[in-house]
Amino acid sequence: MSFQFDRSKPIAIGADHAGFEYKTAVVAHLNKSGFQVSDFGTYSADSVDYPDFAHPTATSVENDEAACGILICGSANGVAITANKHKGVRAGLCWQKDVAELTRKHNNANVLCLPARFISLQTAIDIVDTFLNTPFDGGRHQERINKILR
Ligand SMILES: O=C(CO)[C@H](O)[C@H](O)[C@H](O)COP(=O)(O)O
Repeated sequence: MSFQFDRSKPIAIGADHAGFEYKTAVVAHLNKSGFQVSDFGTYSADSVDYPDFAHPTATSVENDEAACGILICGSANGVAITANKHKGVRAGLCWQKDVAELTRKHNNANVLCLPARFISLQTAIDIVDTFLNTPFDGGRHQERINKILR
């Protein structure tokens, strides 16, 4: 499978302190894979508030400035709740590759949320690769997505 997003735009990424270590590793992985990355922070392990990093990351996806987004916090719930407040953002919380595949195939998710305190770093990297390279199935799934946008 190949990259499913606009390669001319960066991948936006953000995390709170609980996701900082994994964000650092994911950014390195993306750079090594040849992707542009917009890193919205946080930039240390000092305690911070996840909305302060989830909002700008989701905004860049909402405004079509980023190809897609990746958000990382302890459970991924906080960043997912925040990102899904943004129009046109479909943020999927993924803890294994199969879930990442399905949120792309069925939900056409454009933001991936990773629970750093519940998965290994290698699992997180594998989920990122699956998310970026899985196409949306369309069809009946598009009809359902259309119903989200009341
Ligand atoms: O929002 C969250 C909970 O769903 C994230 O997991 C945060 O990373 C977590 O709340 C941070 O907790 P901490 O005790 O302040 O490190």
